Amino acid sequence: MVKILMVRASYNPNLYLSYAAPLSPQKAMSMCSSFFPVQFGAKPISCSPIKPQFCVQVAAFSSQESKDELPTRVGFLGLGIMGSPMAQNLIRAGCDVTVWNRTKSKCDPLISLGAKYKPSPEEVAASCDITFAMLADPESAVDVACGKQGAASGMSPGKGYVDVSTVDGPTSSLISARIQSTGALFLEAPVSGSKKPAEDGKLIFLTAGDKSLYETAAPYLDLMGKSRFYLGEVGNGAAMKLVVNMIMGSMMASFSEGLLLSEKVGLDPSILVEVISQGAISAPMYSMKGPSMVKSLYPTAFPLKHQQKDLRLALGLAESVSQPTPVTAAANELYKVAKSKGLSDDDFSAVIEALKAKLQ
Ligand SMILES: NC(=O)C1=CN([C@@H]2O[C@H](COP(=O)(O)OP(=O)(O)OC[C@H]3O[C@@H](n4cnc5c(N)ncnc54)[C@H](OP(=O)(O)O)[C@@H]3O)[C@@H](O)[C@H]2O)C=CC1
Ligand SMILES: O=CCCC(=O)O
Repeated sequence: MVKILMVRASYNPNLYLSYAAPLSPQKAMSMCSSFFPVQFGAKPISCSPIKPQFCVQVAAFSSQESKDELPTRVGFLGLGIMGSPMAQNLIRAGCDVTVWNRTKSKCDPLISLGAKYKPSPEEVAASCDITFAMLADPESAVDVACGKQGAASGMSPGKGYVDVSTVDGPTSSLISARIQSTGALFLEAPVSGSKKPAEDGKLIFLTAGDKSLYETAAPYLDLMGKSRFYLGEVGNGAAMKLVVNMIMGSMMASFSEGLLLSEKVGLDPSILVEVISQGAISAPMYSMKGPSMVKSLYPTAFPLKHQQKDLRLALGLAESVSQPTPVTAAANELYKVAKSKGLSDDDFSAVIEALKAKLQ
């Protein structure tokens, strides 16, 4: 038996507390593999904090039985801003990952980390037990799942398809029906959290669909996320995600108005950001994006075109149940203006530029 001792020291008490909680084998392994990337397949045999006064954590790992620990072959389709770090976390944790992306070059960094490659979603699905998909929008999610050489063509009983893209309920139901027609299982699992949480394995999964697939997928969701919600039937995860992003899009539009108004009346918008951060409307989003917005910088974490897509889909959801959403409708118009100004691929905080536009 080969034992690997991992020692992680930190003098940050918060960090210690989070690590002191019982770790799942996958989480522990994920942490271990970031220190020992070549030890794929190592199985944690114990994980315990010691010397709390120095916030030191020790995990002992064994290479025995490694094949029993993560036997599943995992596919990952869509390696954009979110998909790449998510797949990377699976690879770093020792999973057997096969990737595909429309633009093949985005597969290369993952292949260098140990991923396998297949030239179509169909071939990925055929060679894997569980396939995750992280695609731009409803059209691409349907195309990759149900189109020619799509994942469904490679699915069969015993396999599972987990769509983590942000789409609307009807799209998710359509994909679910096509996947289930092959005898395979379907789970929708859109995520809350952006580029950095994806890199840090701290996403929030909003899942719905087949419960047994949810349970099978859980260890993999835990490698990519900090929490997961199971919300029942297909469509509920999509709806929860759209409501969250509907609120976020309106918050950002309102924040943009406040920054510009403060400046116009002679206040320093940087101080506004500071004031907000200490009060009841404090939100990590304002503290993270505000300082760049004041400098008219919008480094992309969440592309503006995707935020507008989510507002559009949320408005459709509201329409389907006759729920008035006038604030969201107004915010959506601003994002549309920002898109027309060529800001689609900037961060969604660039919506502030729409308010700087001269009235036509
Ligand atoms: N960025 C964020 O903060 C978050 C995003 N999301 C959601 O996650 C999803 C992905 O977002 P993100 O990674 O940021 O987006 P990106 O735009 O970075 O990536 C989109 C992915 O979809 C692929 N794609 C687009 N169109 C097609 C098509 N027609 N056929 C096949 N593949 C296609 C792209 O392939 P290619 O590389 O070839 O262009 C790429 O892999 C979206 O639904 C978004 O709303 C959810 C939470 C946070
Ligand atoms: O869909 C994108 C969500 C971005 C976030 O939650 O920060």
